[in-house]
Amino acid sequence: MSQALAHEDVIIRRGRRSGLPLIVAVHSRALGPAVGGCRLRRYDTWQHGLADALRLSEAMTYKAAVAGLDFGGGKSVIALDNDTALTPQLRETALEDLGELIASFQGSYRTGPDVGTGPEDMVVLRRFSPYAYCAPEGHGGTGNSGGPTATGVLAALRAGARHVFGDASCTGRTVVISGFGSVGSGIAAGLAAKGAHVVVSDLEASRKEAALASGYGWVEPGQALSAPADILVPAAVGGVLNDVTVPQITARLVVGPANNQLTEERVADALAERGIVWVPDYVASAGGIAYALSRESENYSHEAAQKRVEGIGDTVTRLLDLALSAGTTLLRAAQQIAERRLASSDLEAHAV
Ligand SMILES: NC(=O)C1=CN([C@@H]2O[C@H](COP(=O)(O)OP(=O)(O)OC[C@H]3O[C@@H](n4cnc5c(N)ncnc54)[C@H](O)[C@@H]3O)[C@@H](O)[C@H]2O)C=CC1
Ligand SMILES: CC(C)C(=O)C(=O)O
Repeated sequence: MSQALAHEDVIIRRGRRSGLPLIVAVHSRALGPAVGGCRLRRYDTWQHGLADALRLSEAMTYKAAVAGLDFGGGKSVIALDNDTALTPQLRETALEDLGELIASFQGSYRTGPDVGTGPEDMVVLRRFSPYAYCAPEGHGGTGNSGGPTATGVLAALRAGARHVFGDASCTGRTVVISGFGSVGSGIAAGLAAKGAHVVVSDLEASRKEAALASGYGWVEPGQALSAPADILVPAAVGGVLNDVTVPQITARLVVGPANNQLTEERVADALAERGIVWVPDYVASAGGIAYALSRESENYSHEAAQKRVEGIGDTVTRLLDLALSAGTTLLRAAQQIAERRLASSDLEAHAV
C-alpha cells in the first residue's frame, strides 16, 4: 500500500468550545483555493469522519477540475459520536469552532453546506471570515445549493438519456430517486414536469406523505436500487454502488448527486460490464458549487451562472463521446480530463 499522502493539508482539532473533533482536508489547490462543503453528522469514530473528509475532498478536486472551475478540492467534517445529543447550543459552538479554523486558512480553503448543514449554519461560520458560500440571500450568499445541484443533475440526466434511450425528454420513463431531500425533491419535480414516472425513496418514513402528495410513487429504501426502473438517481448517501447492489440494478442509466457513490473505482467497470451507463457523481453534482462560486466569487448574473450549470449536460455528452471512442468508462474519461487540467496547472506553476 502506498504511504504517500495525496492531500496538501489535513488538520484535525478538538473544538475548544464544543469539544467535538473537527477535520479540514485540503486535497489540492493546484487550480485555485480549495473549496468543499462542511459535513456535520454522526460517525462511529472520528477516524471514520477523517476517512470521509479525505475521500470527499479528493472528489471535490475532480469535481472542480472537470467543471472548469479555477478552484481546488477540500472538505470539512464535524464528527459527532453516536451518544452525544446535538443540542442547538452544541451545534452553534461546533460551528463557531469550525468557523475559527476555516478563518485560519485565510481563503485558501472555503466551505459551504453539505450533509447536516445548511445556509443558516453558514451565517455562523461567516462570523469568523467571509469564506462560507451559500448563506441566505439576506446574509450576502446565494442560499440553498440544492436547487442548482438538481438543475445540474437534470442536465446530466438528459444527456445520458439521449445517449442510452435516444431521447432526452424522459417522458414515460420510470425514474427511481433514492433520497427525497433538498436535491432529490428538485430532481423529482423537474422530471415529473416532463412526464416521467417518478418513484422516490427515503430513510425518513415521514417523507412518504410528501412524496405521495406530489403524485410520486414510493419504494422502501431497502428496495430502491433494485426496483424496476429505466433510470436510477442516487440522491442520499455515498457507498451505495458496490458488489452487492450493482448486480441488482435494473436501470440502464445511473446518475445522481450523492457524493462518492462507488465503494471502489472498479465498481465503475462492473457497472459498464452490465451495460449500465454511470455518470460519475462528481460530474453530475457540480451544479451547486458551480452556481455558488460563479455568483459569489466571480460576479456572474443568475442567468449566466445557471447557463454554466446547464453546461454539465455538454460535459456529459463530451465524456460519452470520449469514453465511446476510447472504449472506456465515463469515470476514466472524466479522470483524464481532470488530470490533464491539474497537470497543465503544474506546468504553468513551474514556468513562472
Ligand atoms: N445539496 C447540494 O448542493 C449537494 C449535495 N450533494 C450530495 O447529494 C446528496 C443529497 O444531498 P441533499 O439533498 O442536499 O441532502 P439532504 O440531507 O437534503 O437529503 C438527503 C435525503 O436522503 C435521505 N437518506 C439518507 N440515507 C438514506 C438511505 N440510505 N436511503 C434513502 N434515503 C436516505 C435523508 O433522509 C434525506 O431526506 C448528498 O450525498 C450530498 O452530499 C452533492 C453536491 C451538492
Ligand atoms: C455544495 C458544495 C459546497 C460541495 O461541497 C459539494 O459539491 O459537494
